[in-house]
Amino acid sequence: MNKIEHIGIAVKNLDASCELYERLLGAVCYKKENVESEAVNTAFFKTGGNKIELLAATSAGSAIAKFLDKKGEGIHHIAFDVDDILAEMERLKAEGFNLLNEQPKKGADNKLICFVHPKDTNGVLIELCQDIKNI
Ligand SMILES: CC[C@@H](C(=O)O)C(=O)SCCNC(=O)CCNC(=O)[C@H](O)C(C)(C)COP(=O)(O)OP(=O)(O)OC[C@H]1O[C@@H](n2cnc3c(N)ncnc32)[C@H](O)[C@@H]1OP(=O)(O)O
Ligand SMILES: [Co+2]
Repeated sequence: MNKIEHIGIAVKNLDASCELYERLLGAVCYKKENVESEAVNTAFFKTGGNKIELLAATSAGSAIAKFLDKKGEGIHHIAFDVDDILAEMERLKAEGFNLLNEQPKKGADNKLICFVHPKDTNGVLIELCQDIKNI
């Protein structure tokens, strides 16, 4: 795995949190994107070489809605950049990790993604990300 690609933060109100993070980071949100397959609206920030992904639920059944209900707003996942997501998925499976999707799926910001179950990773949801332009 390579560097942290982004940190995902679950929020209740995307517009209010966007305004808050603009003030906090002194940076403007560079992209907002709806990802229907994950039932989320996202907003992205770059600061000091780091990337923050704010996530708000668009339906009660979404992973973000369930997380907000159980734990409230806060860090939801850590995403790592990978060069070859299929190879990394195979490596992790061989190491005994449970992947939450069998095949890479389309994420936000032009990425292919896969999640590792937080029960296998000390309670932290891990996302793998491969840039679509590197395929
Ligand atoms: C925008 C697209 C994309 C990107 O491009 O970056 C994203 O980031 S999408 C982000 C949202 N999508 C996902 O999170 C998909 C992967 N997640 C899942 O498949 C599920 O959320 C889950 C992790 C399998 C949990 O689902 P489920 O078992 O149905 O939910 P429960 O509420 O019953 O939780 C069970 C258990 O897991 C704990 N949990 C849930 N989410 C997290 C989390 N983010 N981090 C740590 N732990 C988490 C939850 O607390 C429960 O624990 P116990 O109560 O101890 O059993
Ligand atoms: Co993410």
